[in-house]
Amino acid sequence: MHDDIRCLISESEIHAAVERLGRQISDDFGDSELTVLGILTGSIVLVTDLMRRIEVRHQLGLIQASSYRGETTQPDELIINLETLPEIRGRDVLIVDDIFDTGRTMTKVQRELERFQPRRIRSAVLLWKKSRTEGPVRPDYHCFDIPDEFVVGYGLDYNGEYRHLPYIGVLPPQS
Ligand SMILES: O=P(O)(O)OC[C@H]1O[C@H](OP(=O)(O)OP(=O)(O)O)[C@H](O)[C@@H]1O
Ligand code: HPA
Repeated sequence: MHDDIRCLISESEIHAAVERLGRQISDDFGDSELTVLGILTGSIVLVTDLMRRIEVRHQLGLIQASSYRGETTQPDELIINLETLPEIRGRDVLIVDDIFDTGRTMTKVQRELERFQPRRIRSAVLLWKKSRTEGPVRPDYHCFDIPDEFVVGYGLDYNGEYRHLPYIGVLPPQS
């Protein structure tokens, strides 16, 4: 059905990696008051899979971060909406996102969360495009390093589509 999309990371590779990530987080956060915080919209698939692989008590929160290119906003302006942020004061927060690309989103989200005085903030992503990373912030946990190609699937979109694909794929040029 999506013959033109080249598979970069298969469904089974993703599941094995998310399972490993869940075990590692369970070991590292075993005795803490943990909040897993997904960044909408791209993290939705990862966060629901990952939380079922984390074997320690935790709360779930979701916030939204989006880069807009509208006529009334600056190009690439990053809007963070914290209206749905649960209480995180004194808690460990694990921010979960689908991809760490330039790192702008994670950097800004972390900065905004500091105001709420969590005990510590860590981050976990499925994909890291290392060659595009700007600034000093790095993800604490990541499953796959990927090259500088535009990817879709497992939550990642192109123009709002392809988020449902169970694998990570690369679109053909000009699709
Ligand atoms: O490291 P960066 O260069 O900041 O890119 C990563 C961010 O870009 C995507 O979000 P996007 O703003 O496209 O919104 P979405 O999650 O709703 O697709 C993705 O889900 C990450 O949150
Ligand atoms: O490669 C990508 N695909 C989809 N969304 C993204 N947001 C940052 N990088 C990407």
